[in-house]
Amino acid sequence: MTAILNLENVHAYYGAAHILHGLGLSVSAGERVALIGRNGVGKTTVVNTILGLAQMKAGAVSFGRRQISRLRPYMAAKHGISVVPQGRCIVANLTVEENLLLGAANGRKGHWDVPKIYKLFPILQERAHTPGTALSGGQQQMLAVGRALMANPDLLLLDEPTEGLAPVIVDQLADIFNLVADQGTALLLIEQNMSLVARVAHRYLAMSKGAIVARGGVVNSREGLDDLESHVMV
Ligand SMILES: Nc1ncnc2c1ncn2[C@@H]1O[C@H](COP(=O)(O)OP(=O)(O)OP(=O)(O)O)[C@@H](O)[C@H]1O
Repeated sequence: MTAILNLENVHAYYGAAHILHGLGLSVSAGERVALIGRNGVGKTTVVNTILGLAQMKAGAVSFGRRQISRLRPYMAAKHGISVVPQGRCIVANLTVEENLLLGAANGRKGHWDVPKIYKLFPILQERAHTPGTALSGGQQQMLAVGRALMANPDLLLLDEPTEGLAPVIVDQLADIFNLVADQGTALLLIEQNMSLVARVAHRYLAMSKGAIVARGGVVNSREGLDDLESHVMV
């Protein structure tokens, strides 16, 4: 399989704080990869480095055939990378529909448009003209996923997308992530809920102290879950 995302020997910083220590990873076209590890090991910093939000002082990031080591964050969608950020980042003074349209602003043409997102999440159509931040937590997460899909990405970065959500919403999102991946979009899923990881990802990368320390296939069984959980236990 061809790697679409490749990070090699990445050293990333916030100011003087050295967070990623020679991290390497790759994701192939259409692949479903989970990035797991305890709180604070640097998972979000991987996303921030890909998006050009953390300072990379050594190493390389490429997407497709393009070096994106000096990516401007607003250019990511144009290159085919979308993010569902931790905490959702719904824009408060925009309606649900305006938040969705924001996702398409720098994006590409493709399968996803507003009617298709409404078909995926009918509640967003019902609340189309409501301020985005007036939605419940689960609905806001649907909006964040819908907004990311509006850019028609080749790679979707999901940063703890089920944090704080009720199990019924987590189940619904798992089905949606699988559907999106079935249509060919690669997923890099950062997640603390290992049952969700087991339902969605085919492969995992485990982080500790700013580097990848273990990797393997994901098996959706009791033993598979124990293996995944061993990498996130405090
Ligand atoms: N803007 C920042 N400035 C300085 N340090 C930061 C900043 N953001 C995060 N850090 C630090 O970088 C380290 C890695 O944080 P990061 O958010 O990447 O971890 P994480 O694995 O995603 O954890 P979590 O699961 O808690 O989100 C932590 O020690 C954190 O305190």
